[in-house]
Amino acid sequence: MAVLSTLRVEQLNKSLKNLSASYLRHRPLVQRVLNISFVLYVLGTTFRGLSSRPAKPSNSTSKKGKGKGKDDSSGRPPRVAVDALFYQRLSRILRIVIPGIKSKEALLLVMHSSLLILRTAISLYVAALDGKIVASLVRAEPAQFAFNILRWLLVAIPATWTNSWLTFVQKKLAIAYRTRLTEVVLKEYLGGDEEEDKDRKVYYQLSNLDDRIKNPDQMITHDIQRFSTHLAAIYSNLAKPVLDVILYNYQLSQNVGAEGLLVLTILVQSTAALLRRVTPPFGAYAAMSAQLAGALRHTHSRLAEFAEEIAFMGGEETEKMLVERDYATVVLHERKVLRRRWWFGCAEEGLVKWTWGAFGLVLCAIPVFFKLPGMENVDLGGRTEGFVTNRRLLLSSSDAFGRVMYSYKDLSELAGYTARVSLLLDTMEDIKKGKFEKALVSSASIEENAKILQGRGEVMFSENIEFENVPIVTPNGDILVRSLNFSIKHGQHLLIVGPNGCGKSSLFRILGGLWPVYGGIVRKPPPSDFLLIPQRPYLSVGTLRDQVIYPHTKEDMQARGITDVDLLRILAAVQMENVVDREGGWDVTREWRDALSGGDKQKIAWARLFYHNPKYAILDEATSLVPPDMEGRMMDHATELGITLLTVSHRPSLWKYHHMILHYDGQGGYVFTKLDAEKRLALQQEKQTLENKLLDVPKWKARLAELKAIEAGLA
Ligand SMILES: Nc1ncnc2c1ncn2[C@@H]1O[C@H](COP(=O)(O)OP(=O)(O)OP(=O)(O)O)[C@@H](O)[C@H]1O
Repeated sequence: MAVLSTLRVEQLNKSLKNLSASYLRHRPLVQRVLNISFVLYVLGTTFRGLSSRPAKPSNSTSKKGKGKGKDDSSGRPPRVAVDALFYQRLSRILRIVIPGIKSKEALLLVMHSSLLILRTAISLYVAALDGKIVASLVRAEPAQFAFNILRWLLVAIPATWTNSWLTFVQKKLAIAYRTRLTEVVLKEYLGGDEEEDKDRKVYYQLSNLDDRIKNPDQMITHDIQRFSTHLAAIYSNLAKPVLDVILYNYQLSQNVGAEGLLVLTILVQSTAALLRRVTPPFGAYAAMSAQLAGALRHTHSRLAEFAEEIAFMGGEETEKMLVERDYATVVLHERKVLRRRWWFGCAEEGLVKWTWGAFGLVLCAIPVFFKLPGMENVDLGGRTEGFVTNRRLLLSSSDAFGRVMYSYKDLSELAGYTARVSLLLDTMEDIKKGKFEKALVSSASIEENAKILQGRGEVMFSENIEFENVPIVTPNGDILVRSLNFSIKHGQHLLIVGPNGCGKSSLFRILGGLWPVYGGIVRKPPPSDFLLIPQRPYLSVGTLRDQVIYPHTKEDMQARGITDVDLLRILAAVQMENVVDREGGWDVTREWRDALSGGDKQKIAWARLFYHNPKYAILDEATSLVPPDMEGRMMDHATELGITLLTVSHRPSLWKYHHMILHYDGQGGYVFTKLDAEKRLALQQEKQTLENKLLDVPKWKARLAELKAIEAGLA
């Protein structure tokens, strides 16, 4: 029995020896397989880690928002996660910011990549040199030590040069991305150079006809800038660490054996997976931060814009409450993010720096305690050199791996900004196609109204204006007039009257191409043939001349053969020629909104009308602040210039300048007829006289009762 068991042990020993001998024989192959598997594994896990993060329920919006990245009804930011949708959005934006392989951005990326590789190569060299320096110290070789220090100083030159260049190129990339994106967005937002772009008013429709974007100004300035900075950084935060992990670990496996590395990788990856599971949704937080900051800025800009009105009404308390409410929301969110960042930072550092550090030290000790096959016996100096080099490689590698982990956080934030930029691009694209999303009034769901809202009318070009069965519908689906029919010829001035909110200005918005036509046929000249003078005219940033010729430039004006003397004549037509001397000449720049009175602003707007001399003028209470004699003079001058007037005004004094009248009743009905000003005025006067008389009736009745009482007393 004992002999049998001894035989078995011997057999086992023999087969173990054979196995070990065969392993040693094939070890170089095993090492190679392990190294290749490691590279594939790093690339694979990085790719998987970055590409398949499911959205947490708290980050995702309603089904309605799915795929498009819209705000949902609760006002939460668009769905944000590092998922397929993010990559889809990102690849679309990448095509904008890197338009081709020969573009400046592609060149900068190549430069950036080369510098990143150079930096890793330098780090590898420094790791080996560090080991050599310590070894020469341990061996007490002063000449060798001095020589190594010289090499150290020499390598510092390309090392510092590379780092500065990396920062420089990365910042340049961020600016280049931002410029590309801003160009594209502005082209969509304010129109491009092509003729078809000219009549698109995306900037108007974005804020008036659509609810998706509350503050486009913030998106175009702040969010695009943040996106570009993150995108430029993500490349070095991701590509470089991945490359580093591969190169450092390859070098390490040469020094300590691929087997140890395999064990280390398993430990690191399993703990990293654990950390990933508990990572808070930083992308959604970034998107929410941007949205809340935008809302706060919007409240402040409203306060600045309406400062005078608020000051007169003493609305400071209310405004303060609004600002404080928005600020509190921002702070609440930032505090929540800060708390989550705090504990996540602790967990991250504890794991990445300390736990993985301990694993690494054990790995570095392997060649010290065990003789690895194929490795020569080394002295104390050699062992120290190996340990120092391996430790440096390991530190660099764990730092690189840590950065791959951190880059997930960066990537989440990038996903947040990508969602914001995509939302802007998507919404503008929809608007160009005439697709709007706006909360509708309840009456919009009534079957008959819904049918009108789904329809689209035709717009045809004509010198005259004709509306054929055109409904007037507000952007939130309120139907003001079901079917409007009227026509005027060029030269026939039209007066539009009716109660407040009946749709007088809305008609102009359709004429100007700002609102969609939901049905029927609109025949009209192009928007460039119309010029609008509202009650509070717009005054631009620029010189006094710019106010009169807006939106022309001085060069446009000169190209039309118009001089400052002609402009002065135009100003004389509105009795404003003194303003040039008063303000200090044509080239003086002021905040004209504050420098001119309400009436002067209206007169400048009329001067602008005379300068441009369009086919049609839309006058929306445009003379409400000027004296009646001036009003008549301006109307006459416009008629002399051949401008057809489309006027909204409550002043009967203006009737005599118009040929036709469109009278809304405020209940969805209207009358379109010839305007006989004299007859209308006579009727108006008679009506007024009767109304005045009716006011006296109660007094007469009381007197009659008094007289009757006196009479009864006398009897
Ligand atoms: N951007 C918008 N989004 C939603 N509704 C709008 C928008 N602009 C105007 N409206 C609505 O359309 C309706 C008609 O407005 P419109 O400006 O045409 O009135 P109006 O007849 O000119 O009145 P007023 O004499 O008071 O200026 C109003 O109820 C207004 O609230």
